[in-house]
Amino acid sequence: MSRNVLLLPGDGIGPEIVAEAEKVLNKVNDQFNLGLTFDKALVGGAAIDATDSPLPDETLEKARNADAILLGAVGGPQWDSLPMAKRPEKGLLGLRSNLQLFANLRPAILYPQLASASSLKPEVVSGLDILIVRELTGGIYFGQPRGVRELENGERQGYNTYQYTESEIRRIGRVAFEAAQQRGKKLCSVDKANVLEVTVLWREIMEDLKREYPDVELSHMYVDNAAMQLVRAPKQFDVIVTGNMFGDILSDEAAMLTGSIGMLPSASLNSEKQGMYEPCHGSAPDIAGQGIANPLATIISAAMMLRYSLNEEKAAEAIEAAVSKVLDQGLRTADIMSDGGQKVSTREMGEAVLSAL
Ligand SMILES: NC(=O)C1=CN([C@@H]2O[C@H](COP(=O)(O)OP(=O)(O)OC[C@H]3O[C@@H](n4cnc5c(N)ncnc54)[C@H](O)[C@@H]3O)[C@@H](O)[C@H]2O)C=CC1
Ligand SMILES: CC(C)CC(=O)C(=O)O
Ligand SMILES: [Mg+2]
Repeated sequence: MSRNVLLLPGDGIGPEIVAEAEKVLNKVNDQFNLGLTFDKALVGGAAIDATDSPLPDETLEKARNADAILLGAVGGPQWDSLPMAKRPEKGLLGLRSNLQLFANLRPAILYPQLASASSLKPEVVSGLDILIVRELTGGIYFGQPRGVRELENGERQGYNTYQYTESEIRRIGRVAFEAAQQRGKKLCSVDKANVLEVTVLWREIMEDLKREYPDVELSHMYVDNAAMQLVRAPKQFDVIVTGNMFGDILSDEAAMLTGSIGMLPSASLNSEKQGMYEPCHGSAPDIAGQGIANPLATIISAAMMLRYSLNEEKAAEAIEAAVSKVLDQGLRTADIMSDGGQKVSTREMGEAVLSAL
């Protein structure tokens, strides 16, 4: 059975890290006889430069027809002055909304080898394994109306709309409850229900769903407290469910508990379990082109792709074991160097994972 994987390298460090993940995927494809075929397309700034659109029709068509997608990152300062609707980030948001990839799973797992790279003391983070379930196709990133308008007094006002329908809350809630059922049976719903009506509804729906999952312990936390608790005592969390923007922010924060934003993978799934997989970080323009970016978040995202969308658990586990092995060997990209391991480039890290496979 042949399955098609679409690679979307994007911008900045995107092509550098996707190149390493591609090699790893090619290797497991041969080793495990997976029958994967690969295609590539443009998205983000690279697509704007070539076609004037951050999400060309051809890319969207290929994405719709792919069995799974692996994306690097989009964006960069050279496109920051474009109007919002034409910026690289719209390419990514367009893929998420067109494919209805509403469930974004961001596992923050500390590899024991990186305990000293974590921003927290080893005793506070050792064994950390949190799953952030972020709603990805709604909330303030997509709400209408939005824009900048001129008021009667001549002053300009920027505005966005934070909105969720009951059904949007319910479907992400179900994903989170089911994940909690398969893990530590604890779900913390993060909101701002002391200020925002939309999250009062969010809380109400989560409480309503709880009745369908009696084995899961549900708690609620305001997002400001959650941000603090994540760096105070992160192991109190098992699964966190939250909206698009809060999840975006909290997952970058959680990344540092695992040592680096370069370690955090993600899966974005729709109801048919079609998925787009990407590291949680962006295009890192400050280090792009230097060959020093950490490719592991992308490589671990490729493992998630094999697990969730392609049903190839053994190949996924092989990649995860290979990542663990290179960390055992003391190989470190610059962002995870704090324990004085051997410094390697993006390519050397990718090659090491290949050898470990
Ligand atoms: N999924 C995506 O495509 C995302 C795109 N972006 C875009 O990326 C651009 C840069 O955004 P920033 O806010 O700077 O966030 P960023 O995540 O690109 O970078 C933040 C910091 O983390 C470092 N970093 C990120 N990934 C790394 C890796 N793999 N290895 C080592 N260090 C790494 C960067 O060097 C930088 O110092 C913007 O245009 C933004 O809109 C931002 C986040 C996600
Ligand atoms: C374009 C942004 C919403 C991307 C981002 O920061 C993310 O998905 O983490
Ligand atoms: Mg983000």
